[in-house]
Amino acid sequence: MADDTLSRLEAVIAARRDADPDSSYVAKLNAKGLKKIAQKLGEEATETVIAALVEDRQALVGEAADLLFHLVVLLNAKQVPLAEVFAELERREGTSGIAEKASRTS
Ligand SMILES: N=c1c2ncn([C@@H]3O[C@H](COP(=O)(O)OP(=O)(O)OP(=O)(O)O)[C@@H](O)[C@H]3O)c2ncn1[C@@H]1O[C@H](COP(=O)(O)O)[C@@H](O)[C@H]1O
Repeated sequence: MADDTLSRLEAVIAARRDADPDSSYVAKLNAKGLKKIAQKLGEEATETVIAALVEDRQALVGEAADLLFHLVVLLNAKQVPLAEVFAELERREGTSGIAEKASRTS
């Protein structure tokens, strides 16, 4: 299940966070701080958009994986468990997007 893959990734990221930055990309990114993590997420989002517009399917898959990975790194750095995000998505299940937007602005 997709949730399982992301949850395993979350556990690996949590375990690697305080590793040696010379041997771990997750540790290297965390050592650089939240601003750098957020910047990387923004870059990966832009690369995903570009892939969707002008690159091939395989490039889009790769960029989407980079995007999800960096999103999980950011959530972990902010101590937001993926379970909380999944719960929010589940709460929205069955409601229309229009109704969901209205509930957030009222
Ligand atoms: N899924 C990923 C993953 N996806 C992308 N990346 C890294 O994200 C980086 C993004 O590429 P860029 O060229 O944009 O970045 P960069 O030039 O290396 O970095 P900057 O100099 O810009 O900071 C690359 O270094 C990729 O290797 C990942 N690094 C790690 N993981 C997972 O995290 C686990 C732990 O990794 P380590 O922390 O390295 O042990 C791995 O086993 C994987 O499961």
